[in-house]
Amino acid sequence: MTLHPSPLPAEPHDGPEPLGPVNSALVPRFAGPATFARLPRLDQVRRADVGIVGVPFDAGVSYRPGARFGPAAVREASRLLRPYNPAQDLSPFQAAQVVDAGDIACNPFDIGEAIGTVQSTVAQVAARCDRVVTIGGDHTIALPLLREARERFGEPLALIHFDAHLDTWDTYFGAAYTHGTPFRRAHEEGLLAEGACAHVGTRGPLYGRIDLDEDARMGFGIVTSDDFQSRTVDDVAEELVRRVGDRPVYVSVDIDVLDPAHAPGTGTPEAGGLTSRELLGVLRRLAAAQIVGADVVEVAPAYDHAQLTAVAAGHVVYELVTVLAGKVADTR
Ligand SMILES: N=C(N)NCCCC(=O)O
Ligand SMILES: [Zn+2]
Ligand SMILES: [Zn+2]
Repeated sequence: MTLHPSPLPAEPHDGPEPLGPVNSALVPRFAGPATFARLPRLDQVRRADVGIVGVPFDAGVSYRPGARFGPAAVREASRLLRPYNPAQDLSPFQAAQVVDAGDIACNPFDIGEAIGTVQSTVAQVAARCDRVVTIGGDHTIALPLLREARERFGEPLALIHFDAHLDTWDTYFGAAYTHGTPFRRAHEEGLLAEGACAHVGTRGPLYGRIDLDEDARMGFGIVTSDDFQSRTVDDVAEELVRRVGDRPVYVSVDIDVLDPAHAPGTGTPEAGGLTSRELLGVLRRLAAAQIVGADVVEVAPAYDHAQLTAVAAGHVVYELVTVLAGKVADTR
């Protein structure tokens, strides 16, 4: 029995045109299993330009748990995404072969082992997908993702980090690998290009002024959430593009960069955040930089309402995928 009006090829798709998402005019978008934006799975194609991979891991959190359910929630909320992105004037799934590469099965009881699994599995995914976008999972996973990207691209990466938090703290309860520490570890390990990294959207109480001093000593620039009161999205994006220059850029989006009104479903919410319009606006303008990889983390659906957070995260992934697909289209 065939329930799929456009049956999947028996062999992995190898045509000249990318294999696109399930046609929502033929199969209602609420039917069938959820892949991101109803895209094909990695095993349904021979290779891909962009692979979207889930990391259902949240053993690194300091407050409310639940980001392990983030990838599934974002996929579910992404069913409504349509194939043409007017804001970037591109049909990303036509410009590039984009696939859902599934979830990385990492140990929920052993952070060290999980970090190793994320790095090695993303490397395997990257062998078949030129660019990888990851859906988390808590922010701990940015460290193995940066380690893998540093190795693959052969040089330290510029970083644009959207977050309410700095995530350059040292340890929690003596633990070095947590969701509050990935960018300090990345800095220590030489994964980041000096002077080419910035936090965007930070706000809220810190442990002390020393948090900011140490962060500045590590060379991060900061555009705070408050800065969006006086600066335009264009202006902020322009500064970020200038800061990263022509280096390979990794973009890490902690969904708690959004105001809790826009993204309540997250583990460490802070009042006074960005609107989703501001975040999406900056991301689109990063098409002017050499983005090579990205993650969207900290979606914890247990605290979400009406899929607000998962929908926002889905759109964030969509904009990032569009930026990456545009770069593929430019090289064809
Ligand atoms: N990476 C995220 N979302 N949060 C870090 C929270 C650090 C803290 O508990 O103080
Ligand atoms: Zn955060
Ligand atoms: Zn974070």
